[in-house]
Amino acid sequence: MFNIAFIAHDRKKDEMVNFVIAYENVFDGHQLYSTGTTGMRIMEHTQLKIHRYLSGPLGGDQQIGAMVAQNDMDLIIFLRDPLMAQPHEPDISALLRICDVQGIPVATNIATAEILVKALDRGDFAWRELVHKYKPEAL
Ligand SMILES: O=C(CO)COP(=O)(O)O
Repeated sequence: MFNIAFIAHDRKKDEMVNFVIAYENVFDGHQLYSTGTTGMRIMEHTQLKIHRYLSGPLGGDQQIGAMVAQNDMDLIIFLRDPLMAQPHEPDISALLRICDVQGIPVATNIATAEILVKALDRGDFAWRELVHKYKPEAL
């Protein structure tokens, strides 16, 4: 079981909902997280249970980033809107940065998301189990 986060900007939310519907069977059984509105939309259209953090502009990206900083997040699907400025751009950059610090798989478009979810389905994320197992107590 892995920790997976869904985040989508407003003009990408329909795409996210359709994506999660398509792979609901793969996500089922994992521990799922999201920013506020994204998670609400996904739960309206699937049977999945998602732990919703705050909405992105109110700090949700930072809350997910805190999990990444502690190496507790295994996969992030973050459908960003590359054509619209966001008021919380610094939070978005910080989340992507901390993913790179920890080496966390993060998809920022649907094509990459699809490849990662297929990798998840066939067991390519097993190395993350080792990360969890050998994580220092202090973290
Ligand atoms: O703004 C977001 C990510 O940066 C997403 O937040 P919501 O899911 O609350 O719309």
